[in-house]
Amino acid sequence: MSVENGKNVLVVYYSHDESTKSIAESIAGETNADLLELKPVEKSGGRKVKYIWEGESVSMDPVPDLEPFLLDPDSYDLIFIGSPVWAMSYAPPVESFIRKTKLSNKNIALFCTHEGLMGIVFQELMSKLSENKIVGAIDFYDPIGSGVKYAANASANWARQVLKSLS
Ligand SMILES: Cc1cc2nc3c(=O)[nH]c(=O)nc-3n(C[C@H](O)[C@H](O)[C@H](O)COP(=O)(O)O)c2cc1C
Repeated sequence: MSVENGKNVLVVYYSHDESTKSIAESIAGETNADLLELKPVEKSGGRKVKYIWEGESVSMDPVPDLEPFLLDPDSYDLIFIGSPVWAMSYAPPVESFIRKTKLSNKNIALFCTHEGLMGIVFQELMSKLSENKIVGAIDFYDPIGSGVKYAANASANWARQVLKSLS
């Protein structure tokens, strides 16, 4: 674990098609953070919901089991949490993360990627994480389609500001 600006920083994210991953990596690079990718465990049978977006459909348990974490999210001072928007909300693995970790008294910054229909993703996340201090929230419209470099710079600048605001 490394310390940046006096804070241990973690970037947690789920990504199905790499967009959110690209943002997570630029935030982590900028803030010298550890990265935790949320990976749902594929189970046969079980509860499944079909999430559909423009011809793409993904079947997933709304609260999927996750692969074990190799680090302890509770030991970080600042946690960036990122998700693609699915069905106007955040993706199921992020719900699993929230339930599993039951975070409180953390500085949390939220980011999401989407294709124009964000819904109330941040309001929902803020309400689920209400025992924490939300120190920032930013969304990116189709970061890969609209220019990876632009999104990487914008997310890095934002992450730097968030970190600076805590010192
Ligand atoms: C199952 C599914 C549902 C989606 N639902 C929405 C949505 O409600 N609103 C929206 O703007 N984009 C939606 N999208 C598009 C993704 O949010 C967008 O492509 C995002 O950047 C993908 O991030 P990722 O590459 O990290 O998975 C959906 C994509 C998928 C696969």
